Amino acid sequence: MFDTSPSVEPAPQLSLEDYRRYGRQMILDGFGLEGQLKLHQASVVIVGAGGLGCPALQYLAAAGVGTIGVIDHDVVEMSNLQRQVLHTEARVGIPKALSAAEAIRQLNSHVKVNPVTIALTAENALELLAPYDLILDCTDNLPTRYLLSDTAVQLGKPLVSGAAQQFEGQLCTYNLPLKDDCEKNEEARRGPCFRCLFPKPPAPELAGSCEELGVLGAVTGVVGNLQALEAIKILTGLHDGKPSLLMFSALGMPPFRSVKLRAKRATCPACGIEGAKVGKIEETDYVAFCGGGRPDWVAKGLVEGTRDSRIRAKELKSALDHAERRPRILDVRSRTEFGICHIPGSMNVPIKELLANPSSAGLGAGSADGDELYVVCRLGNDSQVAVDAMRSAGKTGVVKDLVGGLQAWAREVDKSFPIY
Ligand SMILES: Nc1ncnc2c1ncn2[C@@H]1O[C@H](COP(=O)(O)OP(=O)(O)OP(=O)(O)O)[C@@H](O)[C@H]1O
Ligand SMILES: [Zn+2]
Repeated sequence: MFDTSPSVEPAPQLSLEDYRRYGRQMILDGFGLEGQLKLHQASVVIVGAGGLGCPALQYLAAAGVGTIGVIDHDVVEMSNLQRQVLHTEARVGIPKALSAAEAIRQLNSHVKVNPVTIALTAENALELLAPYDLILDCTDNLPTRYLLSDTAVQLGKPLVSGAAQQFEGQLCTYNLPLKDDCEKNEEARRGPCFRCLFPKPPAPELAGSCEELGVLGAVTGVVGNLQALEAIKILTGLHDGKPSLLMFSALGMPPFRSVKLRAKRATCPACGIEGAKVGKIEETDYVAFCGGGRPDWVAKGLVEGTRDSRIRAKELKSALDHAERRPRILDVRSRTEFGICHIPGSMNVPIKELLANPSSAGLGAGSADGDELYVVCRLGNDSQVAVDAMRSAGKTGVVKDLVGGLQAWAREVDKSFPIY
């Protein structure tokens, strides 16, 4: 008797629609049907649905990654739309993870999206990231970067990390599976982790945010796209398995530079061959490790004991309206920001120049040393630094900084003053 049952063929996993949809990438050498199936079966989690996360999500979803997790605790704001291209005017106020998930569903309804609207923390990181094959770091702060790196090492997953600020960007994949198979030890067959490169975090004041320093949307677009590309290369086997750090400078020539990374550090406390020395992730205080967060009282209210060196927006307005001799306002933002908007009659000495010579700051033409002086900036951080420096340099009399900066001025005093 002949066996007439059909030979056992693997069930086709792509629909006819999929062939049409993904054909342009499937015909690429080295990609093929196999590459598309790998993407379909893959799961990627994106932490941060902001400037980097949006373009990364968009290209991963469009390329047909089967399952995508989106973790972000923040809500969409108008100031995000300049670069966070999955969000829309209609979704301002909605959690970013939900807004991004909605955009992905509209782009590719076959992708399974798992939005998470809480922050990734030391307590939940292992659980939230464990179900995924690959992690994208699209966040904007050091504690989360260390947390993600330690978690990726512990879970044995590649971490594609992006960063962008002003005109510059960086891309690096940590814990990358190496293609060099001469190494026998499984641990040694991974590239370095974030701690290997940056064992100690930089001082918090050196790590500015996009809110403070600015960023061009197309720059986050470049880096976010590179993260998606890197993920696709790793998932489909197109990656050369050689860890490198790519630096992008929109104004540079050439705009891209890349350095090959050394092997992981044997003494790395997270991934070193000599054994992990970092404590349990759940019990680690990443914010403290990075020097503590920015004090959140800075823009939110007066601190006990500093009342005599700070003024609220409404009090400043009344001082300007009623004082016999109009108080002077010293604006310590950059000249570019001063050019965007300022309180009429204010002087501009950018914080860097002021710190270089704090004793002469605030003495514009026609002013006397005893005049009241109010120092302003955008958010109320640099103005405090300026007042401290001026006082330490011997400045006496009334010298106060505006709590909450010009944003507070716009909210509380002059609704026509631009918030940016
Ligand atoms: N631990 C974390 N868990 C989840 N999401 C995070 C975490 N840390 C940062 N993020 C998110 O990463 C994203 C970073 O993106 P980006 O810096 O472009 O946005 P932003 O913080 O809204 O910008 P801006 O600084 O202009 O307000 C933010 O949406 C932020 O909420
Ligand atoms: Zn390491």
